[in-house]
Amino acid sequence: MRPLSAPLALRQARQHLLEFGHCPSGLVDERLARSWQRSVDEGLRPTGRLGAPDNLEQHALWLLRGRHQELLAHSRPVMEYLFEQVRDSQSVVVLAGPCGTLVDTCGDPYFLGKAERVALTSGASWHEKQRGTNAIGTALAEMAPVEVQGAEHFLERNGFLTCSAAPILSGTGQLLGILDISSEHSRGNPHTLGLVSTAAQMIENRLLTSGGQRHMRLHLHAHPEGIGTVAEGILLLSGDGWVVGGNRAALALLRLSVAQLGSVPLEQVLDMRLEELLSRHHRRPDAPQALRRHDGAALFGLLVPDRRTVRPPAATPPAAAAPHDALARLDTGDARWRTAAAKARRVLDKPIPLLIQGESGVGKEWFARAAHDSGPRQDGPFVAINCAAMPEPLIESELFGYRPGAFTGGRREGRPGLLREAHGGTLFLDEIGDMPLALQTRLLRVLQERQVVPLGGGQPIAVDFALVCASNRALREDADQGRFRADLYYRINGLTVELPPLRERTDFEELSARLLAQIEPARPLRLAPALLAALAAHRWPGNLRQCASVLRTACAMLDAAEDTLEWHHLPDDFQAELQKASRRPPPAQTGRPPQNLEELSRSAVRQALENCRGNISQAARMLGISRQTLYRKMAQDKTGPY
Ligand SMILES: Nc1ncnc2c1ncn2[C@@H]1O[C@H](COP(=O)(O)OP(=O)(O)OP(=O)(O)O)[C@@H](O)[C@H]1O
Repeated sequence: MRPLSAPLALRQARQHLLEFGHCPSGLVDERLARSWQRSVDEGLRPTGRLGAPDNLEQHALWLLRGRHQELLAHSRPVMEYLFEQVRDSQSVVVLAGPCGTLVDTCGDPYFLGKAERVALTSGASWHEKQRGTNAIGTALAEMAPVEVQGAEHFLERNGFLTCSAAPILSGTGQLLGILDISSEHSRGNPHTLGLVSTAAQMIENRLLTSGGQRHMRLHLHAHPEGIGTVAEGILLLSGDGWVVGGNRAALALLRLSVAQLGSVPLEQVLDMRLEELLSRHHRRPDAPQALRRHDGAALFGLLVPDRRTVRPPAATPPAAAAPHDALARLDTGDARWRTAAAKARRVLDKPIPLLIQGESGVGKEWFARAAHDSGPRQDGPFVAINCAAMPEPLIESELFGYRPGAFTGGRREGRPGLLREAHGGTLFLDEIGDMPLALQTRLLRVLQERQVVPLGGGQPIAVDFALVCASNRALREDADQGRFRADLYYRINGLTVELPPLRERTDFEELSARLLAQIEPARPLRLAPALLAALAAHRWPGNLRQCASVLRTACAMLDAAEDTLEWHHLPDDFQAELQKASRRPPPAQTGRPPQNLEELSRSAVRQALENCRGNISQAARMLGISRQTLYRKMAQDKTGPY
């Protein structure tokens, strides 16, 4: 936190704060004063003991890391690079999620041990509410790079640290995480804050240019040589020429604010329309173009169009041979699922809306996304809206957008709305059955007329998107009983596909193997046959979502040397659920011949599995029964030796 607070001023300010409850002005940096004030207002005491350790449990941390997977993947190489720069200074490089909880650390093992004693370890929260003034929590509160040195930390126990942290923002200004370097106070270096800020920028740029980003990009700099460096501006443009995102450098170069993103067409910031930019790009794709800002300032820009924009209009249609598309990659062999995918494939290049029905957690959203990635609009945006999760007053403005000043509390510049953001791609309306009736009427009009009128009026704007809806309710019944507009039901139901619940799928073995590979891509894992059988026979009320979550927890329980998931790796409550579901008879005793038909059958199953080394399909063939029947039999005998 600059300017550096003199020790005496610091002591005086802190004493005053603790005695009178507020920080005197002029003694310390304003950000520090604000942060100390917040810490006091939270009821924290500088010398007080922290409450019980509040680190996330392993499962919750696992889930959190899963949610921030993309950020983690792009941050890790940068963190390792950063650590190389500070290797000799007893430091740890830390990544926190947007709530201040640490999700990754990289550092000097000796200092890591020391840092762990003050909870600089994955799963711990460094939000100011928990730990008072500290670089991570304060950068989060101030949304700006921050350095906190020694005694500037609110809690005295953290006074041996000097920490520098910078926020990592998305292309639309959302906080994605905080990058931090923490060192022993005595080893602090005046350049660390600059280093962390640059590294945070590198991560932001990686995220903007990674494969997940579907917009056109305009890379900008005041000099052509600056394009491609960490200092370049990156602007995201929608297919119809609106500025929809950008890094901080781009916003600064073009004098735009985050609030303007999504509501400014390109020609309002540069002296050129998108069409001209594109045609120049086609002539010289790799050469930066000379541009002018509206005030006349010179800039250079290199356009990176999405494939959709550069593809010639009459592109050759995808081969009709055996599908190798995104839907095929999700296919693990269940016949009903495969039929649903095959049907969906037939309408992907036609203006026929797809309605996906199925219980909660069967994978409707994944199916929808894969359908989008398998169709001709795969390079356009996939905009998913959960109609049940969005507060009713927000749905309308979020969907349809609004004009500047359309309502109090809206953004001054207005907003294009999600329907327009889906232009050129796919609009996925999840839980459409929960959309309020009044909005159903407006949506129906958009679907009929293929144009949107933003709130507050103005010219209708043409939109073109593929429509995919999903619901776990019987929509037909809702329509019959007036809970859902019948005309909207017929409009969205061009083709209905029903995804089977997990308990009715016949591909549990392959599906669970796929889930394990997704959870631990670098580590070949398997389920012990008895456990596999029990899981395959389970009813799975939460379907694939529940199964993925159980396996994720079980994987977290594995030791590094283990590669097989067993009963004891399962969460306790789920073990109890399984036990209850399958009240199994006592296992057959070994060493004596089978005494009755049931024991005979059990012993045949064990023998077949042993002979086939646990391969379910082979064993089922050998026994002449279906795999489902074999799973059921195995589940009844899950303590068996296989
Ligand atoms: N084909 C698949 N392969 C592997 N995992 C999958 C697949 N489909 C879904 N999943 C897993 O199941 C979870 C739930 O999927 P998804 O969100 O698509 O379900 P849903 O049916 O849309 O749920 P809801 O009705 O509650 O919105 C995913 O997060 C993922 O872990």
